[in-house]
Amino acid sequence: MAVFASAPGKVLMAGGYLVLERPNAGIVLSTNARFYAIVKPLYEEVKPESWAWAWTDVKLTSPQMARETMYKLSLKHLKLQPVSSSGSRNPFVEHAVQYSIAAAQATFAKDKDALQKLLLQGLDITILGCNEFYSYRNQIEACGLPLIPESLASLPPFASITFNAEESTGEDRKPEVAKTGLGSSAAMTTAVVAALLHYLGVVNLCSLAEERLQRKKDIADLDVVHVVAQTAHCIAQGKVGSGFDVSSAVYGSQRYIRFSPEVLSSAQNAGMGTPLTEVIDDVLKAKWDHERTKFSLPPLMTLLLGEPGSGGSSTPSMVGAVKKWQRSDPLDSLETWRRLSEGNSALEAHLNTLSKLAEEHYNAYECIINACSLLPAEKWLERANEPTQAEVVKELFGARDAMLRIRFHMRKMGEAAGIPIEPESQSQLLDATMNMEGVLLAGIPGAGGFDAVFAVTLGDSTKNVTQAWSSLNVLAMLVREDPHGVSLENNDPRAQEITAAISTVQLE
Ligand SMILES: Nc1ncnc2c1ncn2[C@@H]1O[C@H](COP(=O)(O)OP(=O)(O)OP(=O)(O)O)[C@@H](O)[C@H]1O
Ligand SMILES: C[C@@](O)(CCOP(=O)(O)O)CC(=O)O
Repeated sequence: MAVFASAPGKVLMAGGYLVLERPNAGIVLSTNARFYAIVKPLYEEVKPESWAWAWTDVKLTSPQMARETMYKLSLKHLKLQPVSSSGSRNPFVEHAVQYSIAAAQATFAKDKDALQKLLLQGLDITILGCNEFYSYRNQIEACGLPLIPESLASLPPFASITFNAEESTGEDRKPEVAKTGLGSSAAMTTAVVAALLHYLGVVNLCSLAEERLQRKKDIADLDVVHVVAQTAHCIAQGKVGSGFDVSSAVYGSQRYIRFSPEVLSSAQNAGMGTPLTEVIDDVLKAKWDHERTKFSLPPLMTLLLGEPGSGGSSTPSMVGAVKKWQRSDPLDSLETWRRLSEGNSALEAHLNTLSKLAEEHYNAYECIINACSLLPAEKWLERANEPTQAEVVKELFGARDAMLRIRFHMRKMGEAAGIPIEPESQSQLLDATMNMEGVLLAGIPGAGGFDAVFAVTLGDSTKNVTQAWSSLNVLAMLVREDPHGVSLENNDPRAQEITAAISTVQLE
């Protein structure tokens, strides 16, 4: 039986860089851009003689990259050895496979037969990322289509991925794949881990529909998916990031405080001879101290993403530059971080107060948000007819001010560290966006740079903003906030998406 699982991409609205150090928090929104993993057996039958075999077969297919790799997996050491490949390797999926099987072996240590049989049938894994993870600007322009979301909607689902030109890729330049910055590696790793752990019987995940019916998730199962995915992601990346991307891929939108890096020390020392089953057992039992608090945008607010250029930027080198600046100028960097942290907390507090106001006085809230959605910010207060509405406007201004302060200090940090965290071209776009009717705030997500920018809009103002962006040569994406984390899918996502697709325009 095939298992289909999916995990969402993310937008780190506030907390970039700071979230790398406890106890700073990051505000992360998960999105409707999802990564899918399909796991099924490679062979129908297990040959009787295969019980003694020490190897099994794993096939990994990435149709969007036209890549297919066949591996031999040693069942003792859980090491994947490629035997044939039509492209470069995928360390995220390889580690996801190795650590998921290790977790299954650790779980079923006393009763290995069923697991052994499943593994000997081989694993056929297919991975698919929604178009929103990738930049299609160049193709849209090349096809002569307008820079509007409808052009993106006309692409076939799971379209081919374009690569950035070779001369522009590398350490300080663009990443290999033309990406939008939604965290494809974390969503991909999480989807593969979730599908495999469910397939192997380690966890029992449910679909979104089932989750709604039961009105609860099995958090213990999600915690296992989180630990295995986080471990595989860190080891594949070769560094321990803050982990907000994997956490949101598993649990959805949230306020996140990182785990102490020590929980991963056994995995970082793997390769020193400790069997992977023992390693993952240690990591699963470690004291995971990350904190996750409920957070999502207040009602009648929409997350919008706009692509000003294409191709994105490379995060690891930006983190390195910030760390270097912290070492070289401890006083100034500490002060900038303190102010950034204040700005992040203020933004979070204002948005939470707005959610509370909506809960307690929905009519007044709805009325003033809809009025503000038609006007630029300087006119908002004029439309407040009574004290609750004035309170809502005051909170809207609080959130805007906090965002402006965050942007100011992020720019300062970029200048001091010598990297383009909020480069001039992005500043101009963000200022113009914040002055548009119905825009609450706009910023650069995560580490900043040349990835897509985000805006939070009020009421029905989305259409106006996407049109205004189009005239500024910015492509509004189809990404929206979706607070759901990892889930099981009932069917092959390609079949679902194809029926849902509006039309299919073949890309060159
Ligand atoms: N559909 C896919 N099939 C196979 N590999 C993919 C697919 N999509 C992305 N990848 C691989 O996933 C990795 C993405 O990692 P990378 O760190 O560049 O991006 P990211 O996680 O999206 O980063 P960010 O958080 O900045 O968005 C790359 O190695 C890329 O080749
Ligand atoms: C710079 C950092 O704080 C955020 C990176 O975010 P993004 O991948 O640019 O969305 C790094 C991290 O949290 O791991």
